[in-house]
Amino acid sequence: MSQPVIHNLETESHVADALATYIADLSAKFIAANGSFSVVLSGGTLIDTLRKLLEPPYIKSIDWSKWLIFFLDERVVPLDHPDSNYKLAYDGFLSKVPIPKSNIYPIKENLSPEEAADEYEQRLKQLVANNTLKTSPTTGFAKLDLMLVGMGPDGHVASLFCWHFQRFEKKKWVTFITDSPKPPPPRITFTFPLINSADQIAMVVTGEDAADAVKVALGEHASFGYPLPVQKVKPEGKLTWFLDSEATSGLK
Ligand SMILES: O=C(O)[C@H](O)[C@@H](O)[C@H](O)[C@H](O)COP(=O)(O)O
Repeated sequence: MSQPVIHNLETESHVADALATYIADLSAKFIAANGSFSVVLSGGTLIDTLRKLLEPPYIKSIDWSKWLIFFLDERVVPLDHPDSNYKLAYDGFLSKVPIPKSNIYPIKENLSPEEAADEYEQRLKQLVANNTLKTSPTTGFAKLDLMLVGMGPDGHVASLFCWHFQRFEKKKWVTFITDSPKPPPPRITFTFPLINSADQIAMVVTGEDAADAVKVALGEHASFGYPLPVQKVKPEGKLTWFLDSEATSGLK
């Protein structure tokens, strides 16, 4: 992994602006190179932070028809349930851009968490097999173009939490958790080997709730002690942080 790029921005609105420019540039670059752009969404505040993409110039300049959308983690609830990350993303972003419905990959409904994770992993493997997605030559896992990753106040990313074994998974691409400390408890999640096979990862972290974990991850003692899940985000491609001044308040 190359050195992470860290954008220290003033407000959440500056983060939203910088993130929109970064995503639009990557979209143009990946579509020119491969004819598609695979994007992985987190839940949480990230979806609202994508709002500037819904405005000019991006809404018109991006070739939305080439986007493929995946979910970094998902709550195992129906897709129209208020807890669903798909619903959050659909209502706040996906319904407002012309991405073909067939390019959006929500989890399958009415499965157990374990079945839903296995099914999602199989679908990713099929997309690799038919060359819709690339493979990392180093890890053999799918190589998604861009993962947009949020972080919880405890330093979790996706549904990979501090004291839960899923963070150590080495073989599976997608796993499940039935006792997530952040409700709701049943979820599926990308694993670290899949996350870290990404070409580009944006860590999008705003608000003072994140300050303690940002201090641990990016402060002078970052290499001491037991790493938070966010410290395991080390893509073979490039990692770019987007932070506002509240999130970095512990570093000053
Ligand atoms: O299912 C979820 O809730 C998420 O995907 C989760 O990993 C989220 O990204 C972080 O908890 C940050 O959430 P906030 O941005 O709301 O702090």
